[in-house]
Amino acid sequence: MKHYDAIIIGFGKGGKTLAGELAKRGKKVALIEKSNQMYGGTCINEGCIPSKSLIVQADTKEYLAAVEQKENLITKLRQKNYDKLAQLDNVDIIDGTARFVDNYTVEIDGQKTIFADYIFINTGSKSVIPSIQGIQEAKHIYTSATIMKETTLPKNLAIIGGGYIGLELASMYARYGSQVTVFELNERLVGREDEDVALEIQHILENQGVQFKFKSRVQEVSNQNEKAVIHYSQDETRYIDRFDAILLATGRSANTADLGLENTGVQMNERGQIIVNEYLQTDVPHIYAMGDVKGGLQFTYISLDDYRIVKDHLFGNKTRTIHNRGHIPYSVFISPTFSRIGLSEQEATQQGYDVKIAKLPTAAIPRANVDGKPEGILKAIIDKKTDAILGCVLLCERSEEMINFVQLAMNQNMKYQDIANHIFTHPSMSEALNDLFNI
Ligand SMILES: Cc1cc2nc3c(=O)[nH]c(=O)nc-3n(C[C@H](O)[C@H](O)[C@H](O)COP(=O)(O)OP(=O)(O)OC[C@H]3O[C@@H](n4cnc5c(N)ncnc54)[C@H](O)[C@@H]3O)c2cc1C
Ligand SMILES: NC(=O)c1ccc[n+]([C@@H]2O[C@H](COP(=O)([O-])OP(=O)(O)OC[C@H]3O[C@@H](n4cnc5c(N)ncnc54)[C@H](O)[C@@H]3O)[C@@H](O)[C@H]2O)c1
Repeated sequence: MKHYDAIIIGFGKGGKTLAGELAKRGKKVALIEKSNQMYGGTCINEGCIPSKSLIVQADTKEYLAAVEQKENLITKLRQKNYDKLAQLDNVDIIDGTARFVDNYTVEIDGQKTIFADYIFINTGSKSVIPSIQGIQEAKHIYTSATIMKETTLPKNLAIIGGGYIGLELASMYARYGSQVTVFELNERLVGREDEDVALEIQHILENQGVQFKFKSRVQEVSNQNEKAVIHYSQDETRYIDRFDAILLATGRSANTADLGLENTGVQMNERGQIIVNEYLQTDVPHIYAMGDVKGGLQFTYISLDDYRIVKDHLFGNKTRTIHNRGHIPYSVFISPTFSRIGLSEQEATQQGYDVKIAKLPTAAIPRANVDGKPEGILKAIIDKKTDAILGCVLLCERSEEMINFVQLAMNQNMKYQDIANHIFTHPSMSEALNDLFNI
């Protein structure tokens, strides 16, 4: 049985970065990945990169050409990710599904067994398949991973779930020309955002042709003449609609089922996510978990920051933890992009802050007009007592870049006046922050 200094299970962002770091420090590393189509992990092969590639091409390309370009891109990136680690003498990339035998030993595809002093679980997450009658047998049912591989644009697309994935793909498919209907259990979109923001997002997507069915519960899916049929209820009334394809976007669950964790001391919560302490150690101190598999925020940059925490815990002064990451923004790549950081107005009020609210329509930004993209709003939540920035929402083109500036300001404890008086280039989208914070 071969011994390694470290075994990393899963080729995700945190794990692959850690593999390179450990190898650089002279450690012998085994990186186990269950699919040779997943080198580089979800982000590169099934998540961020393919979705953003299709999204940015939506206004300029036919669907098939865009899918081909996306496939070329991810094939290139997958190979690059593989080569980067495979070329290192200290790293063995092992193809196969890893399963724990005990706290130190891992079996690959039930055949090869290896052991290590440290083990890092970075197995990510997968689409939840909701318990809807017929869902396992019906045809034309997709997850985000499978639908983006299809070369034919669905003329009529149903999306079950109006969260991040649902909205990004609704906006994208609508812009390629699909007739998109989103079925959402809740009475409105993005429940954790303020109502004015959620309504603005809804309005923008409706203008792109997306239809929403709120408070709708899908009870059954079936097939009829090559169509996928959705049986759903709204306010006790039952309806039936037919589509070319149904996309399931009802959340993602941790990939822990086939890890054999019952053979270890690693504990999971009721949602099957691995329980970790602030340094990402599981209940077995030499086994760590990084990225989506431990629950919490599911973003590539969180998995990367998990790597930084683990590195600091192993080789640094152990000051980085999951509690001192600073404010974490996120962006949803509808068109225009929706970005958010910190507290919403509602959350700030519930937490007892006396708030000042600043709002600016995107149409007031010179650059947005130059670009012909005037839809959206910007909103800032300020603490009246301290002038601190509590939160910010940017619903405008390039907000995925702008929000990082607001993040830096918040992490540096700047006052809102610092942004109001900052010199930005012109004509840029960022200069809108001068006006937004000029209250
Ligand atoms: C459609 C979509 C769009 C997204 N867009 C964004 C975005 O724009 N920005 C953003 O930050 N995040 C986005 N995300 C989320 C992001 O992709 C994830 O948060 C991130 O990839 C999680 O990385 P990870 O390190 O946890 O592991 P992953 O990248 O998920 O890697 C886990 C790897 O482990 C392998 N594996 C699983 N079980 C085993 C096993 N037993 N043995 C061996 N290997 C195993 C898997 O095959 C996989 O390759 C998106 C996700 C989706 C689905
Ligand atoms: N831009 C980004 O960074 C980005 C993009 C896409 C995904 N992601 C990551 O992927 C994760 C998963 O995304 P997601 O959209 O699948 O999950 P989500 O949790 O964001 O949204 C799921 C939605 O489905 C609804 N829902 C659940 N069950 C339902 C049912 N049976 N019928 C109808 N509606 C139902 C929920 O009310 C919710 O609105 C996100 O949390 C995010 O971290 C990130």
